[in-house]
Amino acid sequence: MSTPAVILVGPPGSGKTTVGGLIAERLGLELRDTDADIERAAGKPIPEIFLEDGEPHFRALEADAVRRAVAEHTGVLSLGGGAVLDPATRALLVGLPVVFLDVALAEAVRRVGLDVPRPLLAVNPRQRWRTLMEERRPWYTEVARAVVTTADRTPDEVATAVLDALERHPA
Ligand SMILES: Nc1ncnc2c1ncn2[C@@H]1O[C@H](COP(=O)(O)OP(=O)(O)OP(=O)(O)O)[C@@H](O)[C@H]1O
Ligand SMILES: O=C(O)C1=C[C@@H](O)[C@@H](O)[C@H](O)C1
Ligand SMILES: [Mg+2]
Repeated sequence: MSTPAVILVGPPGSGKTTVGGLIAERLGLELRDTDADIERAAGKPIPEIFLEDGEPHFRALEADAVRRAVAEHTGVLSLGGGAVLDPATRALLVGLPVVFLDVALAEAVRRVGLDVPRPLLAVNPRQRWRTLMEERRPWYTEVARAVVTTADRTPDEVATAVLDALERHPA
């Protein structure tokens, strides 16, 4: 079975899409993003899925989208920020070249703001951010072959650090 060359996980604002794009460019590969896959399949944006169908439905679509992308995609894969909440998804990621892009709460808020249309941050965003980061950190760490800090690094420097980390930690 062929699997992605690089899989990026991390909270919103960690840089999965930005850094994923840079890595894909350098390796001459495609970038695939499970959030985009879900939106395409559902025919509506993620905030609308949350609002109209609820978070559990979104998580089921997400688990399915990750399973499909891991089986099909051989380029760079960026997962939604909450994909690691699902135990089957975590099991699927074991042994794959997964990198956790780590970002501190204050920096993530600086990057994506408090008022962007991210459904989970709709109510009491600062507190939600804190809870979300604390609750997920162990899952991001568990699935990752390497952790790359993004603090004080440009997206280009983060891309280099991801590729270096994967070279140091081959399968
Ligand atoms: N290392 C970095 N330094 C400074 N800004 C960054 C860095 N990485 C990403 N950014 C900026 O942070 C914002 C969010 O980045 P991006 O959309 O890539 O995050 P994401 O992890 O894909 O978020 P989401 O989970 O919401 O899809 C963008 O404006 C991007 O330019
Ligand atoms: O952190 C999360 O739970 C989410 C992050 C985004 O990538 C989207 O998958 C969605 O907005 C949920
Ligand atoms: Mg993204």
